[in-house]
Amino acid sequence: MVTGYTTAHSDRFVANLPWKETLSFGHRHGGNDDFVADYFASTLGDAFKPLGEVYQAYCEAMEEVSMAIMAVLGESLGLGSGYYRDFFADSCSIMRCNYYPPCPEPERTLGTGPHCDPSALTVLLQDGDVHGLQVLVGGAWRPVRPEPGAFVVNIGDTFMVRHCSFTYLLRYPGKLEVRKALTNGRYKSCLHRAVVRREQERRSLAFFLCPRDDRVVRPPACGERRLYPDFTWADFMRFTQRHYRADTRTLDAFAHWLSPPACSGAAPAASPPAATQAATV
Ligand SMILES: O=C(O)CCC(=O)C(=O)O
Ligand SMILES: [Fe+2]
Repeated sequence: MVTGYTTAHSDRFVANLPWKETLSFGHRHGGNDDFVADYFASTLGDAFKPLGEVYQAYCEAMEEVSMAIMAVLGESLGLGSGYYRDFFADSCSIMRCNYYPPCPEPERTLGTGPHCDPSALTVLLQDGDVHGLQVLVGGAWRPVRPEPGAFVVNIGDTFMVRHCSFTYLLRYPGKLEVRKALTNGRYKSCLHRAVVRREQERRSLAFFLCPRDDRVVRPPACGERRLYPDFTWADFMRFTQRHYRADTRTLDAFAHWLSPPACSGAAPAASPPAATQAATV
């Protein structure tokens, strides 16, 4: 995971340069330590430890929120409410603070470029009433207006894989075409971006629920050709950090990169498929 301060991945873009600053850090699930608070103190100095404690508490609350959502998703998939609590029990999730300053030429920039979150789930707080988040629906960018006291919850690419696979096994064993249809179904990850404003600054807090680095994301054995090979979260992170996409095909590109041309378990390809620009975790 890449942590710390950045002027928002400006190297990833050739046009519409990103207009934001971010601070990212990890949060260890179920830890009895002060992982976040210690990170603030060790990287920014002891004076920042109290701020780190605030974020420590925020991350712990977000862990609970995301586990509650996962319990509902687990139930809806017939896996039971505890399934994902176990899967994510020893995870290290990522917390990101986004700051979008006012921009004199907003039409020439983007706060955050189009992307799907690679995480399993994202819980986003839009701070204040300045809207900027947009989601692609039916080929058009639609605003997701901030609601006081409400979070935006995004399905990430990693959950999409698990969802499709489990649903396939449980409901329609032996029917590959159904699994393909479900890839575009209820729990699909979504392409989103954030725009900036001429007069107003904007802030958002994103909590990315992620599996443990070496946790294998794997569908159950199903006897049909696999759409995605086994992979670890660390593999997927490495891929998304190097090859950014401004579309919904990150997983396909990743699967191809791992084992071209089908998911056969072969060694990763030397050159990835063409990728475009996007900001990811
Ligand atoms: O600032 C926002 O509303 C969105 C940020 C985002 O999508 C991200 O950090 O992944
Ligand atoms: Fe995002």
